[in-house]
Amino acid sequence: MANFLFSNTDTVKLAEKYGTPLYVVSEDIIVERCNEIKRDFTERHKNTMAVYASKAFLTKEMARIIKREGLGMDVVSGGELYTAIKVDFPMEKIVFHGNNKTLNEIEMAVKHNVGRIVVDNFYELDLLGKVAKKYKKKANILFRITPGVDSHTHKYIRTGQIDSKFGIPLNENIIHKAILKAMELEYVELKGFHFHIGSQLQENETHVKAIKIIASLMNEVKNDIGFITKELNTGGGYGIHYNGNEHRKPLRYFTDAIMEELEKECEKYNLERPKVIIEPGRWIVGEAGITLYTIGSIKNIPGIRTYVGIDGGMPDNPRPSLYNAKYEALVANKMDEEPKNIVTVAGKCCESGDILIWDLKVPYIESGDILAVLSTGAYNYSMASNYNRIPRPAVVMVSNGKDRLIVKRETYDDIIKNEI
Ligand SMILES: Cc1ncc(COP(=O)(O)O)c(C=O)c1O
Ligand SMILES: N[C@@H](CCCC[NH3+])C(=O)O
Repeated sequence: MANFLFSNTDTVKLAEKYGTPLYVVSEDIIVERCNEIKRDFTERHKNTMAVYASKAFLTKEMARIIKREGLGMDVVSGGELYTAIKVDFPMEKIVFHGNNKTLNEIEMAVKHNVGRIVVDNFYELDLLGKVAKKYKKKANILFRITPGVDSHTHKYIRTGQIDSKFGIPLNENIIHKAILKAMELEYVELKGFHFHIGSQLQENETHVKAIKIIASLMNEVKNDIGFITKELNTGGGYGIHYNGNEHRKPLRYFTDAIMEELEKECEKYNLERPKVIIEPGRWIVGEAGITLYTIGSIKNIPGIRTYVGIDGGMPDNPRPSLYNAKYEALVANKMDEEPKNIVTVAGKCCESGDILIWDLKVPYIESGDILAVLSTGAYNYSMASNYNRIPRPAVVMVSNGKDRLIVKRETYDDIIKNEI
């Protein structure tokens, strides 16, 4: 019987060894993506930097891999920053985001000298000015700008439109005021701008539109108030393959378009091209992860549907119920059997909406079979919950036939450990 191999590792044996549900992450794929980024972006264009958006998937081991591969890291909370600190991640390569950073988080970032703080609003600029002064530490910042472009993606993961909770709106008066305020702050240095327009994007056109808009802003603030943009962080958002009509494009599909447009616009306005930063998350880790489940109950409603119950669901992967996300999956222990039946893969939560895959073509399926859901590397482990008091699965890293545990499976005692 043929089993599904992932990074040359037998997934059925992994399920036996570590139990299910189980997140399996391929170090080989992560390294392959990092190499593509270095070859096709940071080494191809001078004055650039690539940072991994750690909200997609972060553990200490992941931070160590990103550190070893030489990328920087985008963090969006004290918890993500703490993880980076714990593995001695070079703080100058950290970009700290967030639309409502707390005082504690700002203090943590300033004290640890993080490379860039992306300031989202006036409240934060004020707070940061005070904190940096208190500790007599210089904070290098970028302003997050909402460029007013609409990306074609699920509305919950669209962030570029003017009506967004993120960033400073593209309004001349507001931006001028923010720049002048930053210039007054003794311990704050404004380096430039940032935009992030959405996630799981299939086309590069929204990035190109945003570049045009930001270049025009760069020109305007240079002429009006003498501010020179030294850095431009263009965010992430590059899509991956989940099912039939969604694909991962080569990095250059996005980055060449960004660089070409920026060079062109800078030439037009006679501006020096700023340092360009990219922040992919999903593109690096999404296809590097799979989740293994054991099939339990099988319920056939004659003439209507067959529900196949798995030992996980929305607590380990909330994306289908949140975004109506679609996934592909395989029966890992029956790779040589032809898929011929359509089933619905149901999670074990007390929610009718906890359906992982509505229509999946599978071979003859039995209780005890192992289901491998693909492309679960991004925004699964990082968004997992303990809903219904279900412990979070373990995470195993695989690389060329070898496996190692990087996160232990939670226990029931872990679930109640903070309860008084
Ligand atoms: C500021 C910022 N940068 C980078 C990312 C990474 O996004 P993605 O995983 O889609 O590449 C996000 C999340 O969408 C983000 O909000
Ligand atoms: N969590 C979202 C992406 C959000 C991106 C964060 N800015 C997803 O799973 O698609």
